Amino acid sequence: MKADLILYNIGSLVTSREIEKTSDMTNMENIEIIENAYLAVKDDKILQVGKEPIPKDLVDSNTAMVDVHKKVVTPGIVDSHTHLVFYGSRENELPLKIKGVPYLEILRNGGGILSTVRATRKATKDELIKKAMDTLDRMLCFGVTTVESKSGYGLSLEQELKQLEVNSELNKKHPIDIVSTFMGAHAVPEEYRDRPHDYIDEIIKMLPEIKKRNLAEFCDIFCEDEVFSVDESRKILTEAKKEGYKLKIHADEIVSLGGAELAGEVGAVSAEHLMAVSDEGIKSLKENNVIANILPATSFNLGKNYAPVRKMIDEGVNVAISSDYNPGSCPTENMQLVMQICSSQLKMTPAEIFKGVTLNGARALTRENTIGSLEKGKKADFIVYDTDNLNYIFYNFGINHVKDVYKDGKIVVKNKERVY
Ligand SMILES: O=C(O)CC1=NCN=C1
Ligand SMILES: [Zn+2]
Repeated sequence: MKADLILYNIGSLVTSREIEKTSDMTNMENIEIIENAYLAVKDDKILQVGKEPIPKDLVDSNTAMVDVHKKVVTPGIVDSHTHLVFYGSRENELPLKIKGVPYLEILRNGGGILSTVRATRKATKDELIKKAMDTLDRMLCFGVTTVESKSGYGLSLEQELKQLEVNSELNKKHPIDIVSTFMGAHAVPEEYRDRPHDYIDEIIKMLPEIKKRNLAEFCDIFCEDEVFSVDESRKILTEAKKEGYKLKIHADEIVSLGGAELAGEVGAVSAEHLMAVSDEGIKSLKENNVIANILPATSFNLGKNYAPVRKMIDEGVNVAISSDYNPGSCPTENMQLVMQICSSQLKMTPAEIFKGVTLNGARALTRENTIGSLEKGKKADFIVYDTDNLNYIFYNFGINHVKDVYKDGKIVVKNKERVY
């Protein structure tokens, strides 16, 4: 079959296809990297990848041939944990953070998430769409081609529907694919402050309404001290599973409550944060094939400890890496910086980091059959970097090494500029 587009003279092609683990590899380094490679695209899918020379039967006079001059090419980045849709910002909290006022104390005093809830409730859908489109443009330039977007700043049926309808609009309007998550269990809103159990009943009532409109594939919950307990989280997630949602859980971020253990118990697809995960929790993730979704830029920004990623990898847990983009604990769209933090602070190798932001990010969204690696039939979502060696992407940190981005086989970022 003839290709529409062939990239050739690729120095290192990280396909992220999982290969047989050899003894010198960790459980996260077993991805394919082809030197001196080509990548062929047909329509919006990967047709074929391999070591040069390019097979002649792929080429005809209509095939666009692109010489990438030995640069690195990888799959598009899957940012599988963001709080994309919101209004307002919380830089006013910076002095409190610098003074060391804990995140949960700011929330307890009506700030934090609840401050963003007030601003988001006041915003119109168009204002939310416009703001999120600008954010997605920045994410695209950092190489992100799929984004998971949680609600959770509405905290009433009407307002949660507004946020989730924005997700649906963004998925139509922007090249980036949006995966929508309902997170009504993000915090207890002010109007339920004295009767939090009534709000839990309210969340459970929202579940069928949202599912009926097909506005969310996943249900997530902030299982944390002073937010939603393990028992409350179990109640909500169990109901969500009955309604057909796939499950995620913000687990053991600040206090080691047992969120990871619960993730295994309820069959969650992924558990998020895990900075305070217990050994029992790691065992539960491994035994139940729960993806550990780490958010290192949040630890970096809050000046907190990092999730014990080496222990989780050594235990055989599949680790995904995401931005946790949100207006409070992690206001950054920069997945390149997130990857560089994984290298310098978590001592992850380039192969482990690429697996975490591509194939395992796709697994955290149950999309591993369509994205996350450059294999025949998968989406032609890929990145051309501005360097010819993998190490340089992590060595020269704090900058964006993404040069071109292709989404569904079409170039959408060229020489770091948006061209869609
Ligand atoms: O603070 C926020 O807006 C987002 C967040 N939810 C749980 N951790 C951080
Ligand atoms: Zn989060």
